[in-house]
Amino acid sequence: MKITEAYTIVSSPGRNFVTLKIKTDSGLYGIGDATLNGREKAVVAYLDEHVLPALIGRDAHQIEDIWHYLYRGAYWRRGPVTMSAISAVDLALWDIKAKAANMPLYQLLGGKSRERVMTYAHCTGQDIETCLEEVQKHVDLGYKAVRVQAGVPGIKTIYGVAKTPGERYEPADAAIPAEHSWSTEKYLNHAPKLFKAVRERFGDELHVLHDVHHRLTPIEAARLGKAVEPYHLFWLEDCVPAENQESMKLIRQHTTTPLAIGEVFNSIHDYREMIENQWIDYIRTPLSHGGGITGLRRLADFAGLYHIRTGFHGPTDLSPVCLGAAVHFDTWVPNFGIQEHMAHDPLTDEVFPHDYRFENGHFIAGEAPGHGVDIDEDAAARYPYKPASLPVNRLEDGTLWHW
Ligand SMILES: O=C(O)C(=O)C[C@H](O)[C@H](O)CO
Ligand SMILES: [Mg+2]
Repeated sequence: MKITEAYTIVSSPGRNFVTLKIKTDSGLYGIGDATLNGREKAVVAYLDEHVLPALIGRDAHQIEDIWHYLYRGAYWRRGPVTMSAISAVDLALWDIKAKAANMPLYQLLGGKSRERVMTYAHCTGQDIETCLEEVQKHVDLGYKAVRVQAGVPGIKTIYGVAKTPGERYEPADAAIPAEHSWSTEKYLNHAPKLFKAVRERFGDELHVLHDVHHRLTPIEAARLGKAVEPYHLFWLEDCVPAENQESMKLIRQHTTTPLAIGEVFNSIHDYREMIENQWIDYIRTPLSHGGGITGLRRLADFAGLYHIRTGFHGPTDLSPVCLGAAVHFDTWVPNFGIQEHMAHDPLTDEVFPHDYRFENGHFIAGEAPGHGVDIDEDAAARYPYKPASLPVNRLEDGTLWHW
């Protein structure tokens, strides 16, 4: 089955997405997500200029060979732009292979390990009380797991919290990055109060998650992990920027709070020491940044040897194509933990028809052949790209910090 055509579709139905479509001489086509928030056009150029011309004429069934052709063959390995491009190709090829087999993707991966996959929702508020109201709304919708983020007195704009109540949270809100400010001291003093309030109001059974978004040093993260142990979080996410993998060792030595990391990692090598030493509990890399099904299958199997489970990234800046494929992967993967879910804008859902569905706190994979997500190209054309960057963060003295 030869690849005859491959092209990128850039569209902004509610926010920017880059989608790859690969067509074959069999009439079957596959769809991949190539979105890298705030750096979309870099992936488009990488695909259009360097990858797609080299795919024409290749056998769409040779997924493993094409993966290595793009990874080893580029000479320049890894990195988010390269790996997002490889991921999009890989997702589209798995979509084609599953369609050719007339099977939903989870069947091709090895069949169901579970009927449904637990997902967590984002609950945010300017203050603790508003956040608790959001938790209540999501509990009423059936969620068994919630991520809680609340404003911190004295910090003007904070990660995860919409600027005005009721507004959708979208961090990529300006063509030139907005500048936020950060105080570790104020955050560390306030954060445990949020978890205490959630446990007091909702009891012990609800799974509670929190994202530190890379802002602490290892010893500060250790202090937070220890302080929140009584509230038994499901996980504490990205508590430090972990390019130095050994950072996680120090945190681990001090706390039993489970640790999730890796939404900005794109290769198994970014995790190797953390996994082999069991310094973490959940891997976060999404299918669209970590080399697609081929890359994440290897990583998940490796993590499974060390009792580490999956908890894939699932914000609105990954398209329904990535989420749909993730629901299939989650349905199969033996060491599944949880799936993030940040509801897409209705315009996004209009452009990306899909057959995964949400039911009582879980996603259920559809039965359509492939990953079950398509793109309506006419609808996509109605929403042109809008330049949008993620913010930068500064400490109160002006030092550029981690956002
Ligand atoms: O969903 C999360 O856990 C995030 O941290 C979301 C990120 O800020 C977002 O994907 C950046 O583009
Ligand atoms: Mg995160």
